[in-house]
Amino acid sequence: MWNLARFAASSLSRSRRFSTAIPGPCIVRKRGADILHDPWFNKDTGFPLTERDRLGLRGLLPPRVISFEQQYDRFMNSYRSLEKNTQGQPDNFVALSKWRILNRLHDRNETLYYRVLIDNIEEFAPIIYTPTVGLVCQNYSGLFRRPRGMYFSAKDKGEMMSMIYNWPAQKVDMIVLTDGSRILGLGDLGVQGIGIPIGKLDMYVAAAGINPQRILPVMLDVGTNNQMLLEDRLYLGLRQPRLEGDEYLSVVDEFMEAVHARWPKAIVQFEDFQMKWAFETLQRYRKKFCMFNDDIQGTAGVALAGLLGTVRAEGRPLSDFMKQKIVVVGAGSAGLGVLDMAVQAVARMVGCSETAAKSQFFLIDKDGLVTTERSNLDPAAAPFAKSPKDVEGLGEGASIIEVVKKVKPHVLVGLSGVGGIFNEEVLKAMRESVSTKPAIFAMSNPTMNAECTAADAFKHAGENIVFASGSPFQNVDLGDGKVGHVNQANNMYLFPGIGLGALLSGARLITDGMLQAASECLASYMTEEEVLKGMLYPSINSIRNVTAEVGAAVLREAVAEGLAEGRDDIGFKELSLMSKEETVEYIRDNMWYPVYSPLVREK
Ligand SMILES: NC(=O)C1=CN([C@@H]2O[C@H](COP(=O)(O)OP(=O)(O)OC[C@H]3O[C@@H](n4cnc5c(N)ncnc54)[C@H](O)[C@@H]3O)[C@@H](O)[C@H]2O)C=CC1
Ligand SMILES: CC(=O)C(=O)O
Ligand SMILES: [Mg+2]
Repeated sequence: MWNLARFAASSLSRSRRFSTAIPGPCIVRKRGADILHDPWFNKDTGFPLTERDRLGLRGLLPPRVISFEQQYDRFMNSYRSLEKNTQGQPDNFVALSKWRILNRLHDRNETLYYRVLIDNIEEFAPIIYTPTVGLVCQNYSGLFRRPRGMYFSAKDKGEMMSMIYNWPAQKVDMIVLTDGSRILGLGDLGVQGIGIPIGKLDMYVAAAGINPQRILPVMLDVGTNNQMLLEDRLYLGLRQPRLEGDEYLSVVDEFMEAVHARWPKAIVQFEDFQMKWAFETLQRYRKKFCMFNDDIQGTAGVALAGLLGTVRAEGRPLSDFMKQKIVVVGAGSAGLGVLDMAVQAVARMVGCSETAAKSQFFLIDKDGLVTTERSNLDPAAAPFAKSPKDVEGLGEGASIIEVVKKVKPHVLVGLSGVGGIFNEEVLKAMRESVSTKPAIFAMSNPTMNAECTAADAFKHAGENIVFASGSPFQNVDLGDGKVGHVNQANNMYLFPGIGLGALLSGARLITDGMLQAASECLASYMTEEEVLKGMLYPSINSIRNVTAEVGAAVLREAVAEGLAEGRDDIGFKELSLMSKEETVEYIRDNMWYPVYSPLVREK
C-alpha cells in the first residue's frame, strides 16, 4: 500500500507526475461518510464513480468527478487569490492566513495536501516549518480547531501503556516528540509546542517520503514555566509549573516504554527540549531505543557540513579545516552539539587528540566568552572552555565584539536564539577576518531570532562573505547584477535522511558513525563550482534527492557497523550486497509519494 516508489523521483515533470499509471490499492476499513471525514482516505470530489459505489459514497458527493490535477489547480488558485487579497496586510496576518488555508487542506485531504507541499516545497516550507510554525505555536491555543498527534500529560502517569493504543494507526515509523520547553528561539511554549513535531513530520513526508499514515507527532505536557501561558484562560495545556528531576524523567521513561511496547521499530526524534533535558534524555535513551536528538545531533551534522564548505569556498583543501578559527555564539544544545561534532571531525582528520583539536574553537554564551575562569562553569560547556593562557588579551566573559576583533575568525556561528546580536559593529569586525571568504552563520530560528539578517550581513561584513541562516532569507541584490547567495543552514537537510536511513536499515540504535556519515554525505553533496560561489547547501527544491543520498549513507553505515537488521523481506544480507547506487535506489523506492490509490474495503 502507498509504496509508489516509481513516482518518487523529484526530477519528474509535473505532467508526468500526474501519470495515468495505476497505483497499488489501499485497504480501508471504513465506508460512506466515515471515509469522507478521514483525511487519510478522502479524495473529495476525486472519487471515481465505481469507487463511490463500492464504498457507499453515492449521493454523498456532487455528481461530477474532478481529477487530482484539477483539484490541485483549484487549490493553488485559491492560494494565489489569498495571496492577492492579503497584499499589504501585516506580515503575521498574511503568514497565518497562508498557514490556515494549508492546514484546512491537511485536515481534509492529506494526499492533495502532501502533493502541493512536495511540488511547492520552497514556497510552503516557510509556512509549515520555520518561520511561520513559530508563530503558529505562539498562537496555538487560539488557532486550535482539531487535534493532531497525541498528547501525554503529567496527569497520564500510569496510563500511557494503554493510551498508546488509542492511536488509530496500526503501524508507526516516525515519532517526533517535544515537551515544548524550548520552541525554536521562542522559549517555553508548553503544550503549544505541538506545532513543531507536526511541522517536522510534514518535512519527513515531503523530504523523506515517510508514509503520513505512519507518523506520530507527540507532545509531552509536563507543565510550563511560561507565566503568560499559565495565566491565559485559553491555554490548552496543564496549568502547572514544569515537573523537574525524577518526576520529569519518570514521565518520559513511561512514554518511551509505551512507544517501544507497541511499535518496537519506531524511531523517536527528540525536538526542542531545553538543554538540560536534551542532553540527559539523549544519554539516557540512545543505547536503549532507536532515537536521536535533532537539535544536538541533526544540527551538528548540518553545521559541520557547512563548516567544511567554508574551507572549500576559500579554495583550500579540506585538511585546512583544523586551521579554521570558529567562534560559536550560543552554548546550548545546538551550539554544544556543533562544537562536539566539529572537534571530533578535526581530531579524526588530523589524527590529533580532541584537546588539540579544540584550540581553534571559541565559545560564547550569554555571559560572554566561556573560559575555565568562570565560577559557575556549566559542565556541558566545560570541555570547550578556554584556558586564559590560550586567549591572551581576552578575559573571562569577553563580549562577541571583543572576541571577533581579537580572533578574526574564519567563521562566526550564531546559535543563541537572540535576534540581531550580530550587530553592525560585529559584522564590520568580520571584515578583518583572516579568511578570504569570511562566513557568517546566523542559525537561530525563527527569522526574528536570527543573529542578523542576510542584507545586513552583506552590507556590513562585505560582499565576499558566505552567508547561511536557519530560517530562509531572500538572496541579496548587491547591485551591478551581483547576488549575495543565502544558504539555509537548517537541520531539515539531515533529519529526514537520518530517520529514513535508520528506519530502512532496521537498526535498533542511531550511532555517532551513522550521524557522521549523514553529515559527510551532505558536505560532499555540493560541487566545487557551487561551493566556490558561496553555495554551501543545496536548494530546498532538491530536498528529496538530498534525503535519498543522506538516507543511503546512514543505512550503509548501519550495515558497516553490523547494526542493520533490515525491514520486511530486505534483511541484513540483501542490504549488505547493495552497491552505493543500489542503496540510493532502494531508499528512493521506499519513499511514499502522494497519488490517489484505489481504495479497497476490507471485508
Ligand atoms: N538552524 C538550525 O537547524 C537550528 C537552529 N537552532 C536554533 O538555535 C537557537 C538555540 O537553540 P538551543 O541551543 O537549543 O537553545 P539553548 O536555550 O539550549 O541555548 C541558547 C544559548 O544561547 C546563549 N545566549 C543567550 N543569550 C545570549 C547572548 N545575548 N549572547 C550570547 N549567547 C547567548 C545561552 O547562554 C545558551 O547557551 C534557537 O534559536 C534554535 O531555533 C537550533 C537547532 C537547529
Ligand atoms: C530547526 C530547529 O530544529 C530549531 O530551530 O530548533
Ligand atoms: Mg529544533
